[in-house]
Amino acid sequence: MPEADTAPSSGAPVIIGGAPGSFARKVLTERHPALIQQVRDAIPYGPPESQALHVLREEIEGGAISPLPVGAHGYEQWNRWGREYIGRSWFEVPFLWAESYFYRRLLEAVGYFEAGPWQGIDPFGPAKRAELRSRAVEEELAALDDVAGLPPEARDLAVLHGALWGNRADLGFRISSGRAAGADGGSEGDGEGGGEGTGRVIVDDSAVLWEYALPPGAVHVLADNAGRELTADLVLIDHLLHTGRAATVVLHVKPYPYFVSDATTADVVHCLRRMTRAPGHAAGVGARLWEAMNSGCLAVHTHAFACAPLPYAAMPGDLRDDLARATLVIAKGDLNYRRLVGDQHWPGTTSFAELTSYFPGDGPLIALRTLKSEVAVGLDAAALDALDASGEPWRTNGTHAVIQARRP
Ligand SMILES: O=P(O)(O)OC[C@H]1O[C@](O)(CO)[C@@H](O)[C@@H]1O
Repeated sequence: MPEADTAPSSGAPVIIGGAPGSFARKVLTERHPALIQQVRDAIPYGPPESQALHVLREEIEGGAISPLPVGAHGYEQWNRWGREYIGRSWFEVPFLWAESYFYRRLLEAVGYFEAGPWQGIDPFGPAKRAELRSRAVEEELAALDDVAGLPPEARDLAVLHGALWGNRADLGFRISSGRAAGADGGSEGDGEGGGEGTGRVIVDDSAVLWEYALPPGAVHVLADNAGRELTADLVLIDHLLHTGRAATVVLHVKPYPYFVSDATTADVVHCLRRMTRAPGHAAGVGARLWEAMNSGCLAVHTHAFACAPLPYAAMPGDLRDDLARATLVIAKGDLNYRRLVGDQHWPGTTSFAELTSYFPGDGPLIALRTLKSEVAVGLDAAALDALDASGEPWRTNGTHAVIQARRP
């Protein structure tokens, strides 16, 4: 089945980038310019790349959306996806499309796809690597010594919550929440697996995960961020393999840099090297994962659709077939969540299971996500009222999380 060209969007209004006072507008007007600056500060690009970044910044701050240059990587596909949006203002198009296209344009500006000196150089690489060297990662790896000694149920909980709250370690999120990316370490500790401040799980379907994570499982993980989050995800993957819950794991990563810190194959390698060189138990976990990659028990998959500005409902047939082989799918992070349910203003009580009923496979689909954008579904009415009454920006400030399941 070929992928759909545009987002199927029935049911609720699509989130538009520029709605005055909205979270989305803040991302477009504050986070994206700050990201361009971060990239310029991190890498000494030459005049063509610096000038292209300058032009992109001017465009996103008030200009009309330009097409990719003719012949650019994915030119035809992006033109198709953007045929209703190119030429318009960044503030009047769907937020998911605008963010996604911004990252594609940023890679264009820095010559990522073009034959030449900057080809394949990840503009977010310095920030990702700084995070891997951070005190926070060092402490989280050291904490594996204690996790190893826990009784089985507590160990299950620790690795699951590590992966869940690891999602808060997203370098884009840190830019807008005013925290330095990576270098400071930044872990104040919340007893929930490494995040800033305290966090609260507002939907907890983790029992579904443990119910269906059974031998000989074929688990697929849709990865999110590199560095700290990926380290925690790899610990969870090792745990599933090592305890026999999974015979194989497929880790789906991005084929190229995307959404600041999203994991690519290179990031998996950096993470595994970091783990194998750590003291204590972490090195053993890293070595097991390394061996699992060698033996094929842990495989890394990439698909172009991972960087498409579309919901998973529009996924192409080959990806659908791949995911249909899973006995359990774990989707990490905020962006994957938006793409799973559709980036729309759903009432918070809309059923997660119904919105994701199209997702392939006979096993459960489990979203592990800290909330960093406006979409939230599957909440009970009383909980939703209480959250709204709290006056907190609970949908976007990263202090709330869900472990949300669609049962088979
Ligand atoms: O890394 P994650 O968890 O997918 O979060 C990415 C999120 O960050 C944002 O770019 C800004 O919060 C969201 O729009 C996006 O969904």
